[in-house]
Amino acid sequence: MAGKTLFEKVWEEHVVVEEPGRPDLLYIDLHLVHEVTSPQAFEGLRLAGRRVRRPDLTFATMDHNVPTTPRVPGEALTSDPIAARQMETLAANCREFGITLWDVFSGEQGIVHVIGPQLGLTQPGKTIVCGDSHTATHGAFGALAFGIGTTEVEHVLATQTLPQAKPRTMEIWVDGQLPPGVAAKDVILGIIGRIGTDGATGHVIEYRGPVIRSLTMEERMTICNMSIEAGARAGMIAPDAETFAYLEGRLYAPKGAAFERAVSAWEKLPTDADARFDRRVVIDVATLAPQVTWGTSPGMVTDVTGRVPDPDQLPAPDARRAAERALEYMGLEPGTPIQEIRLDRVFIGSCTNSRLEDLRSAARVVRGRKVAPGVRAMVVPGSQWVKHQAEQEGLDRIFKEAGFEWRESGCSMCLGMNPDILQPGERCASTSNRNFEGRQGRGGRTHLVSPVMAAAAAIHGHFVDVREIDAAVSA
Ligand SMILES: CC(C)[C@H](C(=O)O)[C@@H](O)C(=O)O
Ligand code: SF4
Repeated sequence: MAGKTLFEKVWEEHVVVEEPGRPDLLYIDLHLVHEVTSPQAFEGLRLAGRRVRRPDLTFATMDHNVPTTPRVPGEALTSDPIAARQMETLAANCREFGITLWDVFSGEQGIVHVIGPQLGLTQPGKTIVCGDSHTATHGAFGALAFGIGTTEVEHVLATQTLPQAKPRTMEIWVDGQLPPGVAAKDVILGIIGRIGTDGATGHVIEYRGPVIRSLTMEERMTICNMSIEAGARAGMIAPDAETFAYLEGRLYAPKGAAFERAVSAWEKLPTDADARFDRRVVIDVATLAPQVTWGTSPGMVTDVTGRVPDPDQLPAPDARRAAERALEYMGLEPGTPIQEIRLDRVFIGSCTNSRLEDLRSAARVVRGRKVAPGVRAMVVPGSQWVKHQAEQEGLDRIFKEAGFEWRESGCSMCLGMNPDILQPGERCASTSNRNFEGRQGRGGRTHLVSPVMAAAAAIHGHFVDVREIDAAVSA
């Protein structure tokens, strides 16, 4: 019998009911909850007179619609009645159903996909769900983590299980060595540019190969985070010594002998040498350049040294029309060098790139320089913990002295659900994961880039090739 993939091992370990012709029923080890996709789920439970089956496996935070301006206890947090109601409702639901909540005043508050790993809740081999499409982030630890809809949130709250059709498997082998100045974000943007936004539909991706093994946990999270932008159900990376070292000592990680036992079990998770994937893609990053999106989907991406494409030169009529429409929305002319695109705003944040290493790398570019006149730039740490750590290291001073705004944690300008939005027509270099029309505010124009590319763009007022501006950024 052929060996098993990481995904198959985790899946099989969690099937509680298997019937021919029906989706498997999976046991869920960790359920993360945020304010936007949970209110109706809790309401459903109440109407049915049910309790939460495992409040001890369910954790909640507020992230999407929290303002990122200073938080003063006792003062109204937001003037937006919908946001206020969602936050109050989450707090009331967590009290009623006995669920741990990290609210805006908690030192653990942050973007749900940043705090799960940080608290050690995210662990290899677990099944993890959240009513949020970027749940794949947690797959960086060798967990099977995927986003679910609000009715599924209710199902998991009530039963701690979820019916799921088994996805197919896809291996993305990342070969070569990452060149200086080229980040994990460029790797995933490059992959999506190559396979397309539906390139992994129906599949769970396992990212493998020497480049993946060389990445830190935070870089692995950046890659897994955007699996959904390639259409995948989830993205996973096999756990290794890097994973175990990251987890050891974290609040919810097993301790002492229990940790040793957990590591022995986690070591058995990686894909067997003779396992087979349904599909296989090989990407070599040796010549990969920093990436910049020019359109309104993450697959509309090119090298920083490239130009805005000419739709007329695209062979497929569908792609041509999509590119034409995207360029119109983006206010860009075909053939424009990417480095001539001028920016109004820069956003460093989101569950893709708001962790400590992201802020450190951006700060290395910013140190001793100034944000270009006319550019408004902001840094939004992914969690209160990240913010605190960054302040301990003096990163906040580097950003503020350069003219960046330094904010409280949340999803912020990743999506227009809170006061941090673009004005119509404004153009933004953003470290987030989606550049859809209106994503950062109606009429706003988003270019996805890595943290160092965003930092360099803030300083110059237009995109620049971060490999050329300073040897320090390559460190
Ligand atoms: C609001 C939420 C449901 C949504 C998601 O599922 O991803 C958001 O986090 C996003 O990134 O678009
Ligand atoms: S930071 Fe952005 S992508 Fe991540 S959960 Fe929040 S809104 Fe979604």
